[in-house]
Amino acid sequence: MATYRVLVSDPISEKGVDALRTAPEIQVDVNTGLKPDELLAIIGDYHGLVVRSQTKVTPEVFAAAKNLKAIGRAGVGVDNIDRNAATDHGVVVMNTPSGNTISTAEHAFTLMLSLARNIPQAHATVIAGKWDRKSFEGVEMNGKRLAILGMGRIGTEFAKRAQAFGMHVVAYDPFLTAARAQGLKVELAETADLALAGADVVTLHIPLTDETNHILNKARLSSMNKGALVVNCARGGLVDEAAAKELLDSGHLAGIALDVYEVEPPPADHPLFAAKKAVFTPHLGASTAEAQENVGIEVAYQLKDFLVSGEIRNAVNMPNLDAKTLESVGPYLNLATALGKLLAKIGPGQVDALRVSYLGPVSELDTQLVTRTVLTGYLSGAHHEAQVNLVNAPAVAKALGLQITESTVAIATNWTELIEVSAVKGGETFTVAGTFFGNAPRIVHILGHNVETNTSGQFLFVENDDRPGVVGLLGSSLGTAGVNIANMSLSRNKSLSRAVTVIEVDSEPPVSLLETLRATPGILRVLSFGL
Ligand SMILES: NC(=O)c1ccc[n+]([C@@H]2O[C@H](COP(=O)([O-])OP(=O)(O)OC[C@H]3O[C@@H](n4cnc5c(N)ncnc54)[C@H](O)[C@@H]3O)[C@@H](O)[C@H]2O)c1
Ligand SMILES: O=C(O)CC[C@@H](O)C(=O)O
Repeated sequence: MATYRVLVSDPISEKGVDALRTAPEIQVDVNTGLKPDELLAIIGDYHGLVVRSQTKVTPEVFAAAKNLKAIGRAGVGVDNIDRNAATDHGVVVMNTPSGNTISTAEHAFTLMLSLARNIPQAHATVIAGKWDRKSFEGVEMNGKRLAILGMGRIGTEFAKRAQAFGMHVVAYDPFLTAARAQGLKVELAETADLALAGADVVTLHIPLTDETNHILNKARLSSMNKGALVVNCARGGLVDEAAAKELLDSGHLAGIALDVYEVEPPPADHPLFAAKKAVFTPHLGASTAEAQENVGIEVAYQLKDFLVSGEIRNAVNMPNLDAKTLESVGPYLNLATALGKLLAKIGPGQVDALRVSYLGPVSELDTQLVTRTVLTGYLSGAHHEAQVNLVNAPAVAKALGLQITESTVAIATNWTELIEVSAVKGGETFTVAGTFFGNAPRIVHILGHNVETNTSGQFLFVENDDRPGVVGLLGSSLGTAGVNIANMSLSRNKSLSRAVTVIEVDSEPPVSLLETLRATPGILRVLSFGL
């Protein structure tokens, strides 16, 4: 019986679809070429969505996608998916970053060589019955200065091929270190401007963002050598097409090769199509049998593993949680959820900040993920309207103005290890903490009291003046109401003359009992909640 429905809305390899179909928990529908309103009409039925670049996953789609948990992008660029909307709606977005690297590097390299040797133009004349050996004199790539913007996966592969062709490679990438540049035998440019000045060829391998939009603008293109060639197999919008046209017309640029366009598909009368020395392909970088099989299979397994077992690989809007990490942090995540929920139940409302401290061996884990889990527990425990999950918890907290801080201490003094969660409000701190007894997670501290209780179940929390008779009253009242006590933890704070009782009960106490207890002199606070 399928539990999750997955829509494949762009063509992916048959092997990818088959990989999804092998999971009995998943029902797959392949429905490609949907118009935006057709997608809106059906997306509410699906828990998973698989796309390439054609499907535009807009905020409207997310608003209609009430059951959507994850989107798998069979490819690298996720610019067809509104990431902010995905995060706000708690939807994990995963891509398949490496499956099409080689194919795309090879395509970009092919574009460069075709451009240098006028391959498409020469081909057209031969098949038109002409034998023109004069019009198509090319240029060698050997010895030319090549600027690569973006030395990630594809840029690096391009560089290796260019070196084999005897090109001098200058690379700019904000994350390229001098040591790595040296290892790759490329000249490291400190800025894009420095990489481009005096270059004979430029190739782009960067994502399209607000910052990189029109990164190849008129000034940078003009700083290249006269006769320079431009290759873009990354994303349209990186090249200012109007500026490129101007510089091609003036003769400063010799040629341009594009696989991607500011608008896709580009209009038939695109101004650059008139350029004499140019090569255009319709976004074919990843279109090889190998790349499509790689990304199709990868995306299928990633989506399946997420839906069925909660593993998160290659997510672009949250930390990853692979099977190994899931195994090591799993028990801590349960404790973290309980602590977050508990603090939301017993702490004050409208707090300014949440502090999570990890003491002992737990401090060596991927605490980022555990903190997200605490926050998710806290926000869901506080009954926020938004459906809070690991993906959107930080965004929900930010919108609420709730500050999150995290600290780690290698050695815990009173416990082997401890997770402490504190809510801070107006300078006052409200803390709960938990640890493990063997493999069992336990809550060991509540608002200044040392207790010992379970992390899940139904609880009655009572704060009272420290005087005789209260425990007896609680026991007899619960007994009379037919509520069985599973566990009871008492803690007194002598200096405050206060006591706290945490009772784990087998069923929810009736409201009338809670009201009676609240009206009892000496009983200061009574809360009933589930964790
Ligand atoms: N044409 C196609 O079919 C096709 C196929 C695959 C990928 N792509 C596109 O190629 C691009 C690169 O893919 P990748 O797998 O190499 O990604 P990647 O993440 O491995 O590399 C991108 C690199 O760009 C760098 N970068 C970011 N901003 C920069 C800036 N302002 N200047 C210089 N460098 C900057 C990053 O630091 C990173 O190293 C992406 O936009 C992707 O969508 C296109
Ligand atoms: O799906 C495609 O063919 C395009 C993929 C490519 O643009 C990517 O970013 O991975």
